[in-house]
Amino acid sequence: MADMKIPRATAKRLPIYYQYLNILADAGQKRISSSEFAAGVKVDPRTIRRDFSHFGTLGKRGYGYDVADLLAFFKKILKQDQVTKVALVGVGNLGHALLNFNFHRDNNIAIRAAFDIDPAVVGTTIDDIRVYPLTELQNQLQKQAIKVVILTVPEAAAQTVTDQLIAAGVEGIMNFTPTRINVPATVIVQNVNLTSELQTLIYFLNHRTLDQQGTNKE
Ligand SMILES: NC(=O)c1ccc[n+]([C@@H]2O[C@H](COP(=O)([O-])OP(=O)(O)OC[C@H]3O[C@@H](n4cnc5c(N)ncnc54)[C@H](O)[C@@H]3O)[C@@H](O)[C@H]2O)c1
Repeated sequence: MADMKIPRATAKRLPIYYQYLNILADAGQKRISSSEFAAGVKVDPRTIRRDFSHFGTLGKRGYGYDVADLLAFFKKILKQDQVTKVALVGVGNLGHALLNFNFHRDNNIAIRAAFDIDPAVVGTTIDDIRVYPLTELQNQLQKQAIKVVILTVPEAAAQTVTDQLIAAGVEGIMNFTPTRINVPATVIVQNVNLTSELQTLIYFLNHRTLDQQGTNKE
């Protein structure tokens, strides 16, 4: 997906399309009209057409979308046709919750290792995921060929740990800390901030027009 140069907002909607297509496929639906699809994912039809236009022709006029074809396409685009191994650094409140959430139950994302500096948590296993000391970071990431890391350390440790991740060859960081971490251009950072998500929701609640109601804002 990285070399396709699609807008970030489009990239953020792709998993929504993918998850809905999975629901349709599980229900045995073979085909869906573009208006039904838009209603199902709660995204404006024009936005969907614009998103899909980045990938060439995905539907047929008057026919809509073939569910299996579209699902196979997004599966590949989102790399859900293979398991992506992920590590987590910082096994505190948030880290524990994410380890217990355990992405691989419904996706091809698998947290394979976790790291912390606290002796109380190092050496433990949470939902089959071993917590290693931070000193093992480079060794384990390289040994297990892990390139994606979820960062859930305290704000003060965010940049130091990031520097260690870069030195270990990490290419993607899902950053839950409030710090805007510095990385080289080769590393992609996805910042997750629940406070700003909530602020955005509150903004839309206060600025919505009637035709925006019931539409997702990603
Ligand atoms: N983005 C969000 O929506 C969101 C929500 C909640 C918390 N947070 C952020 O997530 C981070 C974690 O929050 P929390 O409540 O789980 O904190 P926490 O204090 O419960 O956990 C932090 C963990 O990181 C470990 N740690 C500290 N320094 C480390 C280092 N150098 N290397 C490895 N591990 C180290 C600690 O031992 C601890 O286990 C914080 O930065 C917090 O601000 C973000």
